[in-house]
Amino acid sequence: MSENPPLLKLEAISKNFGAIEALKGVDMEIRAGEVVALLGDNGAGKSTLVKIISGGLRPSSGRIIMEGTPRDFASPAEAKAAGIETVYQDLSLCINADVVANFFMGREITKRFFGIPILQERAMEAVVAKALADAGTRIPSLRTNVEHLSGGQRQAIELNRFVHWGGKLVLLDEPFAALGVEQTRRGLDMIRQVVARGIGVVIITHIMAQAFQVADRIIVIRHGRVAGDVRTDETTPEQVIDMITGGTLSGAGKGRDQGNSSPATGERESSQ
Ligand SMILES: Nc1ncnc2c1ncn2[C@@H]1O[C@H](COP(=O)(O)OP(=O)(O)OP(=O)(O)O)[C@@H](O)[C@H]1O
Repeated sequence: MSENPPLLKLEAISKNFGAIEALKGVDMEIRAGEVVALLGDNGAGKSTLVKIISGGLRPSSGRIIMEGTPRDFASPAEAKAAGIETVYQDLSLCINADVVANFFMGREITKRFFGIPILQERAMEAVVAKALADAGTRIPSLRTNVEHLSGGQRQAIELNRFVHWGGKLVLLDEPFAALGVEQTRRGLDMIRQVVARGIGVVIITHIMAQAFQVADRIIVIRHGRVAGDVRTDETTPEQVIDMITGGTLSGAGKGRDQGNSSPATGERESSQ
């Protein structure tokens, strides 16, 4: 296999808010074609980390290295220009515009007639139809206003748009919080489809089952540090719960091999 540098590498990232040390020396890597689930208790530092990656916050210290090059994003717009974006459900779509308009948003195809730019609706429609078809996403009509689409369909549009315009790393913060069971399942499938196209995905979720279903790797943040960085096929929900809680829920934190009667497994996290 090639020795490409990771899509994103964080080195000793720390973040202080006054006296609060939200992150304390976080190291991690995310590779293209990989889904990483970020888990951790409330206040562990997940959102702070995601904001640092996506340019919403600057670290107090540490380095962000993207594809081998150190980066210092001063704003979400700068991170976005580099191909890193947080997709917040619904927030980035214009509800009273149709699918095609949302897909292009600021990148419309126009032709000039006597100096006046004219939208090339047919050409734009064809681009969107192909992008969605390639991703296996079905939307009844591309001319439907987004307000009439389901939460899952909206997510599909956002993710496909991200990939289509050259996005490299997408950050999803609790992307299925408002979705039902079936839509969530489709959303998880869709994440696997977009990641197969060579992007990286970081998903924050409180639902353990989702992490195991969609992620290649789970990174646990606890009290601002990386408490675990494991492949999902080499760990168990019990072990991950131990990492999240510091081993306080399943005994002394030593008996991870047994996975016997960990009380928390799946309960707190069980999907709807
Ligand atoms: N803007 C801020 N000013 C001061 N403290 C902050 C700020 N943002 C986060 N913190 C603190 O930093 C710590 C980490 O918070 P963060 O929101 O990153 O955790 P989280 O893991 O995302 O939690 P949750 O799952 O509850 O969203 C917390 O102690 C929080 O109170």
